[in-house]
Amino acid sequence: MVSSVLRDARRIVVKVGSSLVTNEGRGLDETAIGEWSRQLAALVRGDGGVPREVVMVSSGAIAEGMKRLGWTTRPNEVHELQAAAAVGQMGLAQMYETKLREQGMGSAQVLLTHADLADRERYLNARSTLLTLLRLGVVPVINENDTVVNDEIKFGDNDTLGALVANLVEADALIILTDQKGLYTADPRRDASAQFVHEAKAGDPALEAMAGGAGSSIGKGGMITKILAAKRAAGSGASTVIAWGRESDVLVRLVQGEALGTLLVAQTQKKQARKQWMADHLQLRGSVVVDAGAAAKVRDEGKSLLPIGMTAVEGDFSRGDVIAVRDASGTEIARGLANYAAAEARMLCRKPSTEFEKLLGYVAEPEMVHRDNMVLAAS
Ligand SMILES: Nc1ncnc2c1ncn2[C@@H]1O[C@H](COP(=O)(O)OP(=O)(O)O)[C@@H](O)[C@H]1O
Ligand SMILES: N[C@@H](CCC(=O)OP(=O)(O)O)C(=O)O
Repeated sequence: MVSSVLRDARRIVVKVGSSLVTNEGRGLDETAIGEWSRQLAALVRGDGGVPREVVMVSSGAIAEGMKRLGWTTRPNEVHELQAAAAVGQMGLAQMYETKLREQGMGSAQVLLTHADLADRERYLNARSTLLTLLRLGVVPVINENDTVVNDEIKFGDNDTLGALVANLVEADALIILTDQKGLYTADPRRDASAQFVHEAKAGDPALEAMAGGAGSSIGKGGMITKILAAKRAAGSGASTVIAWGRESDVLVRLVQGEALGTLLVAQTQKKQARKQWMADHLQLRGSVVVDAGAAAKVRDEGKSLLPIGMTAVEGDFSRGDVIAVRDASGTEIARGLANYAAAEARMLCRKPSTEFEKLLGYVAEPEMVHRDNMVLAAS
């Protein structure tokens, strides 16, 4: 069976869980990480098809740290878990760096918390960094920044982080690699009669009833966090596949369109989803008024808004806040995320990007609102 969802995906987030990465806690699985790295490189190069952009979200820091510290049982104390994560993350990053470099690929370590992505300025910063890395052909390898969080480390759930990253970079697909072939109607470790689920709608409440908690002592989230991650990823239009991480050539075969694992299909188109997200979640903090030339570029050509076309700034907003873009008559033509705070934007009105550094002392982006972060008003 061939599925077009993964075959057509250009930007993909791949998430691997602790039990796979560390061979159920025995230590970093060099062979497995080497295998995924080989496949990631093939995807980025576009071997036998089109080049893809890939982001890796990898767990395993705590499990590896415990091994390095000689701990055989998982500590209950949060700060000990955090210490283990800090120790293990060194090995994790080093292993991905080595294996990706062997494939001729650059890699980058990115540590994030859920709170980083809830804060709009940090959200924009993380997004710009990741998109820049992708443009450079480097594979970002992401994990939770366990040192600075409490709640998340107790639950140890990188499935949610994978979905948040898929939302952040507007991925077309999220691939969750785990120690099962995919989703069954019940936990196959506990119920021998469980049936395999090939495809379903992401967000279907019936799936939540099928999914249980983690199967091993190493994995923490279990299937329920994967189902909820698929629902969250679908919010920005990304479909999810849950597949077995040790299946040979799993990533390569998935992007060739082979129906491996469980496909949870997003019900909303990416563009529609983004529009919805802007409409639902974001409060308008201010606006910029633009001249006729800029209004035409934004409204008719779908271009980003450059400060040179701005004539006035209204309200008091910060970088990452949602602002309206208005034409000279005050009509809203679009809304989107501001790259500069109101005070800075006032200084940038009518100025070319070559002058930003002189005026502000730094340059965030050449655009005031990037078209990827903008939704046009219905005309
Ligand atoms: N309906 C289900 N289908 C498949 N696996 C399930 C289901 N319910 C619970 N599980 C359990 O979830 C486990 C995978 O989650 P987890 O151990 O957290 O892995 P990871 O470290 O990959 O995130 C499986 O090994 C399995 O025992
Ligand atoms: N961020 C931590 C915990 C993440 C975690 O356990 O997630 P997962 O194994 O994907 O359910 C780590 O790297 O160990």
